Amino acid sequence: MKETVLIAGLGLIGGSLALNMKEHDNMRIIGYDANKSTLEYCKMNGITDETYDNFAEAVKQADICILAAPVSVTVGLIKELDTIALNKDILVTDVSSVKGPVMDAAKNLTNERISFIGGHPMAGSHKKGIQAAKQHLFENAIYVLSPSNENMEEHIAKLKALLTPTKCKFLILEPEEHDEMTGVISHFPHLIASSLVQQAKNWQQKHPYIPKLAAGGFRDITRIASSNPSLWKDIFFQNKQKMSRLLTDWIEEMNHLKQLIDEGSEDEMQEYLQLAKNYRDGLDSAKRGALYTTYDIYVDIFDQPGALLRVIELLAEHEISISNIEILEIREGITGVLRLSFQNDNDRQLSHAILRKNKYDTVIQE
Ligand SMILES: NC(=O)c1ccc[n+]([C@@H]2O[C@H](COP(=O)([O-])OP(=O)(O)OC[C@H]3O[C@@H](n4cnc5c(N)ncnc54)[C@H](O)[C@@H]3O)[C@@H](O)[C@H]2O)c1
Ligand SMILES: O=C(O)C(=O)C[C@]1(C(=O)O)C=C[C@@H](O)C=C1
Repeated sequence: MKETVLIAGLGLIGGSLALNMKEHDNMRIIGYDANKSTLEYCKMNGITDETYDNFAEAVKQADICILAAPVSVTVGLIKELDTIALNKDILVTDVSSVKGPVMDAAKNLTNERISFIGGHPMAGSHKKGIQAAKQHLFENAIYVLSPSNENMEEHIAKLKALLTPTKCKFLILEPEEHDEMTGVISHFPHLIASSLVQQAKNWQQKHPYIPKLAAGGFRDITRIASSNPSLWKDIFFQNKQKMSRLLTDWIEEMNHLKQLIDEGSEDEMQEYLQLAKNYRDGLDSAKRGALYTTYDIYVDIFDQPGALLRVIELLAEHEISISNIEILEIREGITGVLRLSFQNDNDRQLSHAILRKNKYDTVIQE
């Protein structure tokens, strides 16, 4: 019999998950969203089999429910869930960037028909809404799971099987450690990106040419300042304590840097920059670690129409499949660097040889 999966909140993340759910043959996908045009879009594009504008009605149909609305809305939906008369068991998960308040709400659930496992895919974008949804969004990304109590192995296995089409890598974390880590590596950087943009905007009053000088560096570090303000305001306040602590750390760190500058401590500054560089350069291999086994090559390309396509075509001609492509740096009219990932070393070595033969500068990096 077909199982029914409900996705509540069909934006960037919910929509991307819905596209993955379609890979299951035996799954009916239903959607709930507060935005009528989103529901219409899902219907028109066959993303969901059925849509609902009433959460309770939709939940009653579902065997599995993925809550993918903004964090505070998800907390509200978990509370509402407990008031709904269910006539079958339901496995509920979420995708929220903050886990503490979600798991607190889940622990207060009284309906024994509900099993809750918190979830958070560590992949996304600064874009929002169903139109930004992408099936491949989660490929190779870490997907954090936080079971709401012990002895949930069977439910965890079911959830992992459901998410198999995303090609993500699972990691079980406690909510507290999750929120501290994502605070450091995701939430706080979003705040800093916005503050850098505000700083540039303030200085623009004195120097109107500032935006014209914004080159690769400023654009790289501030891309995420283009994220959805209401979603991120919500994340910051749902993770308020960690954010406040990180702000205190950051202010201290900036005071230290100010002191180095004011006192002309060039050696110390160089060491500071070197240590940061070492850590940053090691991030990709640390990320791969035991969870990731990808085989990468780096290819220099020129920024001209069709440059990326030519590389892909060359490898496709030899039936080599690329598991991931990332444009690491590119400036208009100048060379850029592509990182191509493969499933195995054989494909990587072959690609390296083919591209070299075709006069591409490529480097293999472990
Ligand atoms: N954006 C990212 O990079 C990212 C990555 C991982 C996880 N997340 C988490 O995923 C969740 C959704 O984020 P997103 O980026 O998909 O946002 P989004 O704005 O693209 O989508 C949110 C969706 O929720 C719907 N919604 C809002 N209020 C609702 C309500 N009261 N009832 C029903 N639906 C409602 C909106 O209409 C929209 O379709 C958030 O909890 C966020 O923390 C986001
Ligand atoms: O790539 C981006 O734009 C993101 O912001 C993705 C990102 C992040 O890396 O901070 C954002 C929020 C999440 O909960 C997980 C991932």
